[in-house]
Amino acid sequence: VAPYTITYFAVRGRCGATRIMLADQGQEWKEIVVSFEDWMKGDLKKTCVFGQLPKFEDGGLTLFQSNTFLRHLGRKHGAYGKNDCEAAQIDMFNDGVEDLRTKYLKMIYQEYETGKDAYIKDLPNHLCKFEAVLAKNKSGFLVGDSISFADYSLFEVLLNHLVLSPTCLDSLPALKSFVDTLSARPKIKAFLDSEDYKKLPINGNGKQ
Ligand SMILES: N[C@@H](CCC(=O)N[C@@H](CSC(=S)NCCc1ccccc1)C(=O)NCC(=O)O)C(=O)O
Repeated sequence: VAPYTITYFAVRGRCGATRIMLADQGQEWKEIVVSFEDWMKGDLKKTCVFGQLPKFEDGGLTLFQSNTFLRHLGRKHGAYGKNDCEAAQIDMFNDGVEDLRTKYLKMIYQEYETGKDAYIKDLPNHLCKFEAVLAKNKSGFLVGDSISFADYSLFEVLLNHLVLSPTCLDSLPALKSFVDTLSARPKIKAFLDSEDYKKLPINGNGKQ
């Protein structure tokens, strides 16, 4: 029985990084897909701690908050650094990825038509911060010498930005190499090639 269950809408959205991490870590999981119609009835929403999805179950443990899923899986699968110092840096970079993801989602859901071009124009100012971190750390990961949940989070947000702006990494070689290296990891490659991944839209409003 797969210990992990994701309950979410039929989107990659805020579960993209978690699914990539689960796949790369060789884990299986169950997906419970909630339609917007069922969600609007309100019964499931009432049971959600913050009234929102995604929900993540690990056996009897029920979690909400997508970044919490990543940290939990990081602890369980040795992807949270080798000491508290590295763990703190991994938290810091994941928080930085969350800032970028939040800006992206605001543009996608609230100002796509009017704000997409300005967002893409401003994007290098945000991506250059992660470029500098990866250029400095010779391991090819954000922190230390092995992959962490923050790497999966950054990787997934970069994949989404490459759909929005296919040239956004052209002048950022460390990020380009990071995406190419993670994309080539056998379990990630298999997952990104799978129908389960390809059939889901990135976002819930058909914009990307
Ligand atoms: N901090 C939370 C945020 C969770 C969240 O925003 N959930 C959204 C869905 S995830 C997302 S990217 N929301 C953006 C817009 C959207 C709404 C509804 C469906 C799909 C996307 C949700 O449940 N909306 C429905 C509701 O609040 O009643 C997390 O990181 O998990």
